[in-house]
Amino acid sequence: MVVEKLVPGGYGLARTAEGAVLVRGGLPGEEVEGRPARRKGALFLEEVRLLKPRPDRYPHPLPPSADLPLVYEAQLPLKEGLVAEALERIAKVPFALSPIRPSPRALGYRTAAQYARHPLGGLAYRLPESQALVRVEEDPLLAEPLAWAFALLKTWPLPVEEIALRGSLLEGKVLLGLIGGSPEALKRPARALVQEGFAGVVWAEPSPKGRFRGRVRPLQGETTLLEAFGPITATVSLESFAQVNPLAAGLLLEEARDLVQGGERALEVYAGSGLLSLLLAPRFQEVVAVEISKEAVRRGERDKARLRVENVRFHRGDAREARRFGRFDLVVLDPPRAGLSEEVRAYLLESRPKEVLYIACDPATWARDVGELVRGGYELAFARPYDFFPFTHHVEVLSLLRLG
Ligand SMILES: C[S@@+](CC[C@H](N)C(=O)[O-])C[C@H]1O[C@@H](n2cnc3c(N)ncnc32)[C@H](O)[C@@H]1O
Repeated sequence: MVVEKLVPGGYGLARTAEGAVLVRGGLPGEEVEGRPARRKGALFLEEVRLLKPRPDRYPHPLPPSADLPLVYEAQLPLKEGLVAEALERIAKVPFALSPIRPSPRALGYRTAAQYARHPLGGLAYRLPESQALVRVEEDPLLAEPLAWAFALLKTWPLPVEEIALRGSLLEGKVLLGLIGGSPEALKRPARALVQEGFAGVVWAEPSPKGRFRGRVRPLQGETTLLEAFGPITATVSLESFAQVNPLAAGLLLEEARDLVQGGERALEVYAGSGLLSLLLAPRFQEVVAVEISKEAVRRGERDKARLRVENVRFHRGDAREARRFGRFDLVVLDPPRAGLSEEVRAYLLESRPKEVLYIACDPATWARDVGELVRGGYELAFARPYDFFPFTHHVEVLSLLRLG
C-alpha cells in the first residue's frame, strides 16, 4: 500500500479495502506493508516494512523522536498541509494560510530535551506507544550547549531514571535535571557535574503527574538561565514550560507583536512566564497573565522586575476561571495540546474581546477552537504555521481572530 498523506499525530495514512490505516514511520508517497490491527477504534499498521522509501529521506542518523526524516525543504509543505487540512476539515473555515515560516536552524535547534537511562548504559528514548527504550547514540537536533551535555552524560553512569536538559543559547549554558534516585546520594555527583561545566543540577522525584510535578530539590549551582526569544529575554528553567526552539519562537513573537492593535486591557491565559504579556505591555494600560504553574509565575515576576515592566499582573490560577477577570480588548492564548477548555471558549464568546491572539501547538484542537469562535461571530484575520520542531510532525500556528 502507498501512504497518501501525513495526518495528526505524525502518522502516514494509507487506504485499504478495510478502510484508512495509520502507518507509523511511513511518509507520503512511500510504499509500505505490514499487519493491520485495530486499536482504540482505528486501524494501525504493525510490523511496518518500508518497500519503497522516498528519494528525499534524510540520509544521516536522527533520534527516534524525529518522525519526519526528510530533507528540510520537503518537511515544510507537509506541515503546512496538516494545518490547512485541519482548518478545512475540522474548523470548516475557508481561509488562505500565510506561508509556513521555517526554523532558522533545521538542526541544532533544541534547547530542552529529556532522556531515559538505558539499563545497559547510555541514554534512551521511550517510544510513546510501547514505552520500549531505544538507545540514542547521537541527537543532531540538540543545540550546542546540550550537544556537549549529551556527549558527556552518555558515558556517565548516574543512578537515576531519567535526565532532563535545559540550555540557553544566549548564555551558552545548560542545566541538568536528575529524575529518580536519592537526592542525598546525588549531591557529590552534582558537585562534580558543575565542576565539569553544567550551570546547575536539580533533583526531581519521579511523578505519575509528569516531570518536575513531584518534589524538586536544587543540588548544586544555578536553577535558571536567561534566554533570548527574539525581541525579549526571559528566564528559563527545568521545572516549567519554555519554548524549546528560542530562535523560531523569537520570530513568532516579533510577528505576534505587530499583529495586535493595542487597547486598554489585555489578558493572557496559559501564560507560562508571560513572554507575550511582557512583550505587549507597552501597548496596553493593564495586562493580566494567568498561569497554573507556580514556578513559571515566579520566573515571570522576576522577568517583570528585570525588564522594569509595571503594568503586567501575574495571577497563578486555572485558565478555566478567566471569567472572574472581566472583559478585555485582547485575549492572548497559548494552550497545551488539548487546546482551550470549554470554559475558556465560553468565556471568549460571552466577553467578546475585540481581538484574540491564539498560538497553538496542535493544529487539530486549534481548528476545533477557531471553528467555534468563527461560528460565534469572530473572523479569522491571520494564520501562519511556524516550524518550531524540524524533523518532527509537530507544527506551531500563530493566528489572530477579530470580532466580525
Ligand atoms: C504551551 S505553554 C505556553 C507558555 C507561554 N506562552 C510560553 O510561550 O512560554 C502552555 C502553558 O499553559 C499552562 N497551563 C496548562 N494548563 C493550564 C490551565 N488549566 N490554566 C492555566 N495555565 C495552564 C502550562 O503550565 C504552560 O505554561
